[in-house]
Amino acid sequence: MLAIEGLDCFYGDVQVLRGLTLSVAPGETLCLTGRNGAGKTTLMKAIMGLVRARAGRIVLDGTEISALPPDRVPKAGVGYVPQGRRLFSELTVRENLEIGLMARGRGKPALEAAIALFPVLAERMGQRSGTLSGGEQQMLAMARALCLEPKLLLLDEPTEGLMPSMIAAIRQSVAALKATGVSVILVEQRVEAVLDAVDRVAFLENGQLRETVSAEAIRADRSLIDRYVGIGH
Ligand SMILES: Nc1ncnc2c1ncn2[C@@H]1O[C@H](COP(=O)(O)OP(=O)(O)OP(=O)(O)O)[C@@H](O)[C@H]1O
Repeated sequence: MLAIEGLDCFYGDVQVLRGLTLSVAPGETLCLTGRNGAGKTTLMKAIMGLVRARAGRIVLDGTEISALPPDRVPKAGVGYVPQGRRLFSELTVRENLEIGLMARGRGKPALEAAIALFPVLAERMGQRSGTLSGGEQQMLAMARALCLEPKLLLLDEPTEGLMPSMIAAIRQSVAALKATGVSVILVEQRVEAVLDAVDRVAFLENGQLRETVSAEAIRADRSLIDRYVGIGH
């Protein structure tokens, strides 16, 4: 459903993505990992059209999204939860979700389906989002992106800054996303924390895709993680 072919991206003269080729199947959850500065966030931005491709292309279900202006990419079916979540902290949970609905979506049924995945939000619809825990904020950001009924959802470091118990909740949320049939690219340095919720892991190094390995193969040989991401992650 998503095909990235020979993608080159630059910031000024500095090349950050180099001939990157990667595909994601319908309903697949892919973990994208690599060291700091490998180019993970840049790839998310390139898919969203926020960083332009200098060579190569990105195709979603037959539409060349890398040729679209950035505001058309969400309408083509890509949802994005950036690093840091970008919620409106003064607004309530309900108001944040309604902003998600304004951009596209079927309205109430989309909102109800999104909340059904995150029951904790249903209990907190009137609460200001800035007062939610970090994990709850991440769930709200995911639910808001789902209100657009994307075919592909990009999650950039959803476990960043969270306590272990909340990381487990995010892992469960990612597993729940799978049941909706949406394809997911999850940027994550802590591969172990999400391994049980993903199908494949793509290792990015210095702007190039080193290898793509099934979660099953990593469970059988965890040293693969250290080889590509380094000890300590
Ligand atoms: N706006 C920018 N202008 C210039 N260089 C940038 C810009 N954003 C990122 N870079 C550089 O591009 C490279 C890739 O950055 P990117 O944020 O994609 O990496 P990352 O793998 O997401 O890293 P991290 O895990 O630290 O978030 C880095 O060397 C970074 O310094």
